[in-house]
Amino acid sequence: MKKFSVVIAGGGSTFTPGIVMMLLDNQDRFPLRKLKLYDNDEERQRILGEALAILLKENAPDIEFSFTTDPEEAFTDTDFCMAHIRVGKYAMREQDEKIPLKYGVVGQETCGPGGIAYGLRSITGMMEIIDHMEKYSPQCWMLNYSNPASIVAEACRVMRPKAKVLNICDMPVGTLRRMSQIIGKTPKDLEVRYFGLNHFGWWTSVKDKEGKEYLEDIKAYVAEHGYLTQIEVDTQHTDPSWQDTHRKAKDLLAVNPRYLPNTYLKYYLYPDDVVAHANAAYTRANEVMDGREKTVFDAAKAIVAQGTAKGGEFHIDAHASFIVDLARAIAYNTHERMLMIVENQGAIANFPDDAMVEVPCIVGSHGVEPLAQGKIPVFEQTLMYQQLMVEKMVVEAYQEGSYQKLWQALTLSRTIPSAKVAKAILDDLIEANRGYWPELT
Ligand SMILES: NC(=O)c1ccc[n+]([C@@H]2O[C@H](COP(=O)([O-])OP(=O)(O)OC[C@H]3O[C@@H](n4cnc5c(N)ncnc54)[C@H](O)[C@@H]3O)[C@@H](O)[C@H]2O)c1
Ligand SMILES: O=P(O)(O)OC[C@H]1O[C@H](O[C@H]2[C@H](O)[C@@H](O)[C@@H](O)O[C@@H]2CO)[C@H](O)[C@@H](O)[C@@H]1O
Ligand SMILES: [Mn+2]
Repeated sequence: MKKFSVVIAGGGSTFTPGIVMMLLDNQDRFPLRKLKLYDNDEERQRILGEALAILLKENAPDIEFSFTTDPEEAFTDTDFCMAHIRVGKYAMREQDEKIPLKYGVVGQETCGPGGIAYGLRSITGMMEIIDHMEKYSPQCWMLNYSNPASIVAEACRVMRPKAKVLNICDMPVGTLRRMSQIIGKTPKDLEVRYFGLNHFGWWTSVKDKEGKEYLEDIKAYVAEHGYLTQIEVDTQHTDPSWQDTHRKAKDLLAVNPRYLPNTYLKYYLYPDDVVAHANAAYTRANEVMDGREKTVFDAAKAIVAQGTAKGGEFHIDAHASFIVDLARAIAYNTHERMLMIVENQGAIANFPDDAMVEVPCIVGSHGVEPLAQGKIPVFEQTLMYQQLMVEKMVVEAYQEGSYQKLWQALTLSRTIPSAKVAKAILDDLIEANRGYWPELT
């Protein structure tokens, strides 16, 4: 069986140890000969790299492991790049979340003005690593879940249309775990129909392999409990803010009882509730800096100090398991059926062909084939179209260095009440993102 070479771009990510543990747990399905970490922050990555070197030496000594900040070393002789970079890291996520809240507007990682600010930073970082990949390993596939996936995907479509980049999100994967628990199934038992933009979509069908439809059963549960489940399926989501988000699905269903909602719709349909419940002094970025980031880096330091990963605190990140399914689909032409962020091209019949949409796809060695989802109702279509234009105008503003276009993109967002508020937030974000954003005139 062929063995693969993988580079993880964003090696200093809080998700890196969980993904590496998941890769080790799947060596029978996706064997590795080489695993490299690549990051542009040497010090941050080294902390995780040294711990993972011990873990791999003890558990998979045959895999050649290294970590580097040198793009040539990182991207030469690679079959897959698993990318999860965060340009500006948590310090900038905190700004993305707190600046809008100063104006009574949703402050969020990937949605609203925070997501737009993050998107303008991410485009530069993503184009950089795509160019490195194409220069040193032209046959390499990038499995990207660097956010904000919708703006990153649109930037890839416009700026690197030929690049072998697959954009993915694990929110639907996580929610499907919740749905399967609600109906007493496992996620692999279920086949869904879904349409939307990334972090802005709906399930229209959830069937088992015998063809039994569970949409109404799940709706009946969600109408009472949202996506909160008896047994928490996501170790990442025990924090109160995520519990609130899963509970809010109840209200999302109330306003559109036709389909099951993606949790992220709450930022667009109930922005007032989100702001009312927000703590502008302590946002999700703070929770993660005090939680996941601290836990992961403390665990790494402990492994290095003890000289062994045995009994260490690195855990498999279930959310990343679909990355192996995706890599296998490309490597072995498995025709796996997965939600991907792809160019519409008619998959949603009454939505623009050049929109980057999130729909079920068949994935094989050639790439991704979206499955037709038919026509969508006018409520969802109109909401999506407005959000699509925001995302497209952000990428255009990046390319043109246009202040005016970025102001219009913010004004168009459902999360911002007026052009006046949009401009105030924009001027603050420009200051905070000096050195990250292109010059705007
Ligand atoms: N698509 C999804 O559903 C999904 C799920 C979880 C996380 N994510 C995304 O994964 C990414 C990582 O999340 P995290 O919380 O671990 O972030 P993190 O800040 O802990 O790690 C990100 C790493 O990327 C590095 N980096 C930044 N710019 C870079 C560049 N230009 N080149 C190389 N490395 C660079 C940073 O130095 C840092 O080490 C984020 O974009 C996050 O939004 C996406
Ligand atoms: O607030 P964070 O940093 O914990 O999470 C932000 C990300 O949330 C989603 O990913 C979840 C995923 O939905 C869940 O199943 C589990 O795997 O944890 C992930 C991280 O919390 C979302 O899809 C990402 O785009 C966000 O970056
Ligand atoms: Mn996501």
